[in-house]
Amino acid sequence: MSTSLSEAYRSSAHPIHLQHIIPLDFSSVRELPDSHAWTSSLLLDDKPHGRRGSVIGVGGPIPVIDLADANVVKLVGRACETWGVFQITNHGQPISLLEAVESESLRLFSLPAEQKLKALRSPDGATGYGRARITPFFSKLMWHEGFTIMGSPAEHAHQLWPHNYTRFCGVMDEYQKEMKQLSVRLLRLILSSLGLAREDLTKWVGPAGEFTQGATTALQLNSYPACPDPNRTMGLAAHTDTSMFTILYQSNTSGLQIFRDGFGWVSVPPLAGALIVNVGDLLQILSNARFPAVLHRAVVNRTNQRLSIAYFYGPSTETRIMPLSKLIGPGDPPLYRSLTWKEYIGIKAKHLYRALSLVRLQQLAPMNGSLDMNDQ
Ligand SMILES: O=C(O)CCC(=O)C(=O)O
Ligand SMILES: [Fe+2]
Repeated sequence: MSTSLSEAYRSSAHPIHLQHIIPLDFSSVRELPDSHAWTSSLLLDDKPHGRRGSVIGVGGPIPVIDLADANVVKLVGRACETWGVFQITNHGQPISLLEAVESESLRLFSLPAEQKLKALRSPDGATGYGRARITPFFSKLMWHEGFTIMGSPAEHAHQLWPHNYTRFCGVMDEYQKEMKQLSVRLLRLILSSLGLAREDLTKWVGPAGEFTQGATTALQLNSYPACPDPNRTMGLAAHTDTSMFTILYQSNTSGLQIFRDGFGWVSVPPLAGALIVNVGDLLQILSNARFPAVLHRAVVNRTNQRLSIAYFYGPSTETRIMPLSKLIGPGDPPLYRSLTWKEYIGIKAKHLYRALSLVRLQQLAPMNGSLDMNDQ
């Protein structure tokens, strides 16, 4: 499973050089180096087509959904349609597990730079330590280091801690197992909110369902060190996720911002014990653009290192993806062509912002940041 996802990334045509992979040794830097200094126009325009002057809101409006709410399906559908992001409570994940995944991530990123480099992602690989995958698309580097896990992290963990890697692996395995179960639950809610009947749900998310059998998942640990000049750099540049959806744990330091037309960049405030769900590209295709993938980015701050843990959920790489037939009718033509998930991952790896528009069949009216952005 994870091998085929790695293969999908490997076949991407973007030539990757080591400078796209090796993070800065942030512990030794006292000033923002030029390599990481984003010009003001780049910062404002990092959502390419630059909607200058966008306001940064204080995050109040992002929906918080109690998964035990009797109206949960409606609430999830509404949140996907409007914001493309929501926080969930009552999700069943013990706080001790969230804390453990955070503290193991901190233990990893606190290792000396030369130790972390032993687990460096290879130029054609998908897992291990390194910069954000979107790095080659930008002229400036991001104030970020990451570690990607697909399946068992044992091989890289062994390189980091030759004699003591089982704790890290145990926590990451457990977290991925729990996230997978939560993903299936979320998928049922999301598909129900699109009007799929019980028998359709079984087809897609039952024990042998098309979207659950052999799912491709990835766990991304992100670290954004405290930065001497946070307003002139970017933690993670604006992007949409190449997933059905992403479940993000951002701990207690703010930094995630999402873009919505009419609102500009809006912070998603940390909420103790909550998890964030982001709509990804695949859900935009399946929902025939009813649930647009949310454009988001991470900003950094002067005083605190920030960690976030992202779990990306998608179907098996061979799955054919296209707008759900239930949503197509005489007045609702399909907006995207049919393709395999693997093919889409390859297009995204090569074209980033243009990927969704490249698989689009019809012209769309701009709706949310991501659609607009993909028009460029
Ligand atoms: O750190 C964050 O809040 C966002 C991380 C993210 O967008 C990603 O890993 O794709
Ligand atoms: Fe993301």
